Amino acid sequence: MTIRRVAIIGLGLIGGSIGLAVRENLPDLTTTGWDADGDVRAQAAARGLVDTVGQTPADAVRDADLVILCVPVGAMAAAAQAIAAHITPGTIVSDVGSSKRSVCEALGAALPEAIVIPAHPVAGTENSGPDAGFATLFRQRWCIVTPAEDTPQTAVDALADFWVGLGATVEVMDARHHDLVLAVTSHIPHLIAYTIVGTASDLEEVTRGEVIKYSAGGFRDFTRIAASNPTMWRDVFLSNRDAVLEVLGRFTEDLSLLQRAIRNGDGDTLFELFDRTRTIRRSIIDEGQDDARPDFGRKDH
Ligand SMILES: NC(=O)c1ccc[n+]([C@@H]2O[C@H](COP(=O)([O-])OP(=O)(O)OC[C@H]3O[C@@H](n4cnc5c(N)ncnc54)[C@H](O)[C@@H]3O)[C@@H](O)[C@H]2O)c1
Ligand SMILES: O=C(O)C(=O)C[C@]1(C(=O)O)C=C[C@@H](O)C=C1
Repeated sequence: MTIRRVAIIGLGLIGGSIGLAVRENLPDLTTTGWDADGDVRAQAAARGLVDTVGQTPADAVRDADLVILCVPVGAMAAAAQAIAAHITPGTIVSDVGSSKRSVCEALGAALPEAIVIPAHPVAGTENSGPDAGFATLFRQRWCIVTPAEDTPQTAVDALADFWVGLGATVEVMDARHHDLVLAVTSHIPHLIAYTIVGTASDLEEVTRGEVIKYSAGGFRDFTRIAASNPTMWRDVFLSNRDAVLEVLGRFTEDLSLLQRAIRNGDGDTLFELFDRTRTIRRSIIDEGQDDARPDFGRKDH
């Protein structure tokens, strides 16, 4: 299967970055796009995120070999329904949603004639919207693809080649396992950041001014994550409920152990954990799991 024409539905951070990355890395491909928000369409056209911004979903997906849905997880079903009547049977329809099980179900139900191959580029920032995208976002990052067992291998290979063309490394995974792994590595960390920033701003004894003034190191990193797109993250937690609750249960137990160690003055328990987690951080950096942000991965970061 050859991909020549790619339609991007949703022209925010991820959709826009795909459009820019295609132009930079796969210049023989044609890109079209559509977004439900007229202001976003105008901004996407002004920035040249895709070759042509359609006025309707039908304009964007007509003759596409690959359609990528780049909308919040909770809007995937609506986006799929909007294109269903306008794609040629056998078109590959993929997505970039941060959770996969609910998206697999929604796309499968809405697009029975398409070849549905859900995917998740594990790359992003706290920013969103059509101004936030950049062409190097996917370089040296993973893209996890979660095809059904009966998906034609030629279509999976074509989608994988597309992502490799944008600079990513592709891994195939079962959707349920994806949701558990990402609950640990992405969803719960975001929940923790949202919680601590909310808690800090609610403390009566510490003023908001002091929180801002003294947020130099660790807390500042949490505020970056806690500035992430509220719509996107609301949808992630609602759609990946089971895996998030399972991991949150384990996390809460571990937090209680630390609470007890602090209360009991048990320095060994604290030191052992902190020593172990420092090793994990160093191995992530040493394995070169770098990203496009210029300061990511600096040993002092
Ligand atoms: N932001 C990240 O770090 C990141 C990383 C990887 C994957 N993702 C996933 O990518 C997807 C998009 O996230 P984003 O960060 O690009 O968000 P974004 O807010 O920057 O862009 C989403 C766009 O989708 C549009 N949209 C919403 N509903 C629509 C619909 N029904 N039809 C057409 N357009 C619609 C919005 O107007 C918006 O422009 C989400 O599913 C998210 O889980 C995000
Ligand atoms: O780097 C960030 O700002 C991100 O939050 C990116 C991040 C992540 O948690 O790693 C966020 C959500 C995605 O689905 C994939 C990537």
